[in-house]
Amino acid sequence: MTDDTGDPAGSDDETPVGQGVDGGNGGDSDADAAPDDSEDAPEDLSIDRFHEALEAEERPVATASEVARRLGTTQAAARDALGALVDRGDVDRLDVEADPVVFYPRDWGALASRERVVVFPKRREIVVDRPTQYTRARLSQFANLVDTTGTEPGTRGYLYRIRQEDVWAAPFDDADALVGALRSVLPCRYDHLEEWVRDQWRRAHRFRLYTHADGYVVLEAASENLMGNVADQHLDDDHLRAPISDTEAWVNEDAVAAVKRALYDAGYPVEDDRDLATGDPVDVDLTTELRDYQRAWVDQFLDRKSGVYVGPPGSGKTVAAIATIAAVGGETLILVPSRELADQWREELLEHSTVDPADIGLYHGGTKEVRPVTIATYQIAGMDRHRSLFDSREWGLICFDEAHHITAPVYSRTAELQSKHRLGLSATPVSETGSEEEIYTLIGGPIGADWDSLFEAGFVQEPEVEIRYVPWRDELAQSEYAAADGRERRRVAAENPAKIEEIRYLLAAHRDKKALVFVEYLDHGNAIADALDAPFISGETPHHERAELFRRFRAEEGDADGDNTEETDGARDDDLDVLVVSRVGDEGIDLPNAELAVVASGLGGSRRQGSQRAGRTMRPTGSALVYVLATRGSSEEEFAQRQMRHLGRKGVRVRETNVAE
Ligand SMILES: Nc1ncnc2c1ncn2[C@@H]1O[C@H](COP(=O)(O)OP(=O)(O)OP(=O)(O)O)[C@@H](O)[C@H]1O
Repeated sequence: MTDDTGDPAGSDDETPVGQGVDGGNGGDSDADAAPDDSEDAPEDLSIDRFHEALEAEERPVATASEVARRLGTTQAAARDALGALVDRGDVDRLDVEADPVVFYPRDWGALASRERVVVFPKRREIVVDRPTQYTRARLSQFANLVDTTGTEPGTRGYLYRIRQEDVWAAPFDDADALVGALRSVLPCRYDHLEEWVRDQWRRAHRFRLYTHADGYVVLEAASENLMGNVADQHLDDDHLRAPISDTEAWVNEDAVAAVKRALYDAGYPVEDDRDLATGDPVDVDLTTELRDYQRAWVDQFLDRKSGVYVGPPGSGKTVAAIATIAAVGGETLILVPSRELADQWREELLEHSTVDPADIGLYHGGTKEVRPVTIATYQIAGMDRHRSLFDSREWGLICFDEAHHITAPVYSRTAELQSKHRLGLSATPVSETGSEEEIYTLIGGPIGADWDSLFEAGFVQEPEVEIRYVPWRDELAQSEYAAADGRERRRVAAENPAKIEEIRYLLAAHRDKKALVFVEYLDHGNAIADALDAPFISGETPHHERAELFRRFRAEEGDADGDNTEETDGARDDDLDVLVVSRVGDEGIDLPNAELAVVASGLGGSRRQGSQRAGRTMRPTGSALVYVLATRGSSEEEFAQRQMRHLGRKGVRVRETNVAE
């Protein structure tokens, strides 16, 4: 059995192999390459010295006289030395029409125009500079994007890692097709890596659940040995009722989820080929045309009968889910984290399908309707009193919106719902609570996790995220921070009064944009709302008031016909351009016209929140900007960086700026 817990950091004795040359940027010789008197024999010119000379010139190319000046030698000697480097293959020369020949390191030539793929086979890591869209789409099928470096689009390096679960979930028909895809992006063949990939692939196809002609569930192992040594070791009488043959066993209907989880943990994800209930029929047809990638998601789901659509906010998961409801054609239970989202789901269902409004039921604190398509909150669904929700109808599909929000009681119900089609939606595959395995074993594997290609296809605007480090307003505030500790300390940093000035500045700089200002603390929210003369939505704001404020924020400016730019002083509609929002506004509220988000406090939160907040503005309309304010010299700096690194891994561009004192 291949153990796969290897921490890549451990194996750094490995040298990269690839088609690019590592740009040696020296660093150990003279710090500055200004002319000096050292009588370096020019023929000793090393590629590192040449790099230093270029750096000193602040240009990517240099003439022989410039190099000579930097090295303190004659032009002829420099030319000879450069000639030697050209002969060695380190440097290229370009004859520019009007005289001087320029020189540049050879690997830069490749770097400037082509992607460069460097593979660390033992760590199973792949670093790609300037990847093409093809490479990114390919890699996203079997590797995990761990990090992106560089802040400008042209200089981005992408770090991918192939984890076992990536291979398990790779969307290919067989191992040859997967290895073919791997070879199509790597510069050469890596036998060990391919072997490991094949081994992982095999593991994911060793156990299968299927429905016997007589209706019961069977676990089938690829060999007697696996049944005897793996299944029997990890499963017990609660899981399996009786053996059927050396490679097959009769599974306890209630234990389907537990069997999948136990074997997943043992490193053998189970293929689920059972016939699933389609439930009582419901009449829903899609009225919106799907985009290609949405159709691919739905097809993949229908093929697997379960799975999680993973895409950035605004990428059309809800619409793809409605298409899935229509395709499965059975009564559907939709679970969502909040009442606002329940209302929003209802509207989207009506907008994108032919569903009869009378067939949609809402089930939450306010109303308790169970209809052919029922939308309930996780909170209610998790309560014992409302257990009947799950079996009061023959559901064919259970849809988990914001799947990372599923609560423990709902998880345990989900384990009982293994006979239904199960669809999750998530903008955040990374879970801090370690529930990734749960999501994938109880609901299903990820479908469509490639964010970059969505950004590039233009369906989701790539936000520019900027962390702005704000200084303390005065020494008093700073010493208050130094004297406080724990939570109080965090609060003092969060409420740094200088942030209010910064928010004013940012809003003024983007006067034409609809803006959301996020805060963590009520006092802070009130202070900012007062200063900006904007409404503040917190947990204390009644539902109807919230809905009204969101409506006004969504309203288009000056709704009348056309571009009447005339000032009508005071006669403007009641639409809002700025909303201050506490944590309640954090979750999937549909504010598609938010073009600017300022995260004023709340940097102690989870990575999830970081991406949700950026997600708020990742909508297909307008240009989206996210500013995160962090008090300089406080723990917020680190939090901000950590959250944004998470976004960086998702391919989102992050910039950092110091606000002047
Ligand atoms: N195929 C499509 N054609 C036209 N519009 C679409 C399509 N798919 C989605 N949209 C629109 O794009 C917007 C975002 O879609 P949707 O709400 O499905 O995204 P989402 O991924 O569920 O977002 P969130 O994660 O915030 O819930 C909506 O206004 C929706 O109407």
